Amino acid sequence: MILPKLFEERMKNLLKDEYTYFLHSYDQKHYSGLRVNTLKITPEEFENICPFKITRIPWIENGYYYSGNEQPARHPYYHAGLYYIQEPSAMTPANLLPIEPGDKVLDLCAAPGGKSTELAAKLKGEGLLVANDISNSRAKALLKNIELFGVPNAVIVSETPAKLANYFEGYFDKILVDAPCSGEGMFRKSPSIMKNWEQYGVDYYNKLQKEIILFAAKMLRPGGKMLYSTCTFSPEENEGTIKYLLENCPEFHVLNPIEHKTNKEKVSYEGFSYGKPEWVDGTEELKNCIRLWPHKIHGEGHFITLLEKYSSQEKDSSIGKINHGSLSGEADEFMSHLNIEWDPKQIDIREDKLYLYPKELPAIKGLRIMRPGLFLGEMKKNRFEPSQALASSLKISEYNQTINLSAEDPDTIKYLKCETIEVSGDYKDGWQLICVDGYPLGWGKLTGQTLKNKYLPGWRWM
Ligand SMILES: C[S@@+](CC[C@H](N)C(=O)[O-])C[C@H]1O[C@@H](n2cnc3c(N)ncnc32)[C@H](O)[C@@H]1O
Repeated sequence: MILPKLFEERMKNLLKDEYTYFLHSYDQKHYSGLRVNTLKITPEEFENICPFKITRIPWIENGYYYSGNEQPARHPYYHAGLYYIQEPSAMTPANLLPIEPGDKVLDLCAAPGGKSTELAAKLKGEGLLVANDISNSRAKALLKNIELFGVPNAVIVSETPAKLANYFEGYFDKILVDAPCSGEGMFRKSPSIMKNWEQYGVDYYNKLQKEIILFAAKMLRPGGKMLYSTCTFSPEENEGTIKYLLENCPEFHVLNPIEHKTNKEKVSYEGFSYGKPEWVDGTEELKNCIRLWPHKIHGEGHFITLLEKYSSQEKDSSIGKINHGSLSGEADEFMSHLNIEWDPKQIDIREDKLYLYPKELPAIKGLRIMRPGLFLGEMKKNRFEPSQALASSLKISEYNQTINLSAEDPDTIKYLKCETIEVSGDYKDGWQLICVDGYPLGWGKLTGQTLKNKYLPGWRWM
């Protein structure tokens, strides 16, 4: 692989004797990974039904390598939201941010949602995830992935960090800042990034990172934890940004994320490296940062830092609630088939659309919101149409009219292609939840033997 000359010189200066090993890693293939969605299935259950060959990623409990010849994105289980295709090192930031169910979590640079989907899985449906990306077009991909994963308690926002900080000062328990960066760690996987690196360089991104991390710091509650990550090697964007934060916000300190990890039994951190304070003339505590190098692990380059904000007096973080509506009769009838009890106070109707808000939802009026909670469905010509997002968020046992197909059944692909299906069997007319091997894919409306396909056209199998 031909690398930019300036990049080679910089890395040689930094790595010295190690440089040859580093360079050699560019002659090797990159690793492909997938991460199991533990909101829907356990890793053990997935291993039992997985149709392609996978091997465990040593440091990620629910992460697997698959061979580059496989196409896991072209399997019905992908459309059932059972896994996310993600580069193995990129799984690490969300894995090392210690999330507890019930936490209020912000993913500030979230699109397309690789890390948000894992943060949501760790919340187990309890608490709140605010997933934000400044780019509206990228936030649309984020929305799709959150919905495909079946996340019930996420709010999707597309705002600047500055504006969010005005709303959420001291609010979040945990924050992930997966910062925009020069992407040096991804040259092997996506060589086109080298052009971007040559065009913008390290300083452009470093300026952005310094701005973003200070706004993030403002939104963390005292005692809360924040994880900063990049997929680049440059000291300026990594230890340098953290040094800048520590100088400007002395209430922060750097933690060793591996020491703060619970349930470490199933994982191994062999090949992980630590931060280099000497590269930025920084303090000893930068040694707690984590560096992933492609010549030391089976994954690409990454940088990870876990930070804690010293707790002072606990702040009252209840910053207002939105007013809630109540259900209409038609929607009520549909809901009677659901075996779930929702608090009616969490249900809101806006312009014929029904949402289930997270319990913890703060006042967000005025922000550019892509999704204020779980979109349940909408009234169309006095009829209630359940949403794709609702189907994705359900377990098969949570709706009492289901048609369960197998992954091999040709009707499964026909369904994912939005075609009408003829069914045989004893099913009731009305809304049916269509599943593959017990995992929901979407809705269909049955009249007699004919199933009108209600799979979301934008998600259609191509
Ligand atoms: C490394 S990517 C995030 C990847 C994502 N966390 C994931 O795992 O799928 C960085 C993101 O930061 C966003 N971004 C760029 N400038 C930003 C800014 N000033 N504030 C917030 N986000 C920004 C980009 O749109 C991009 O989606």
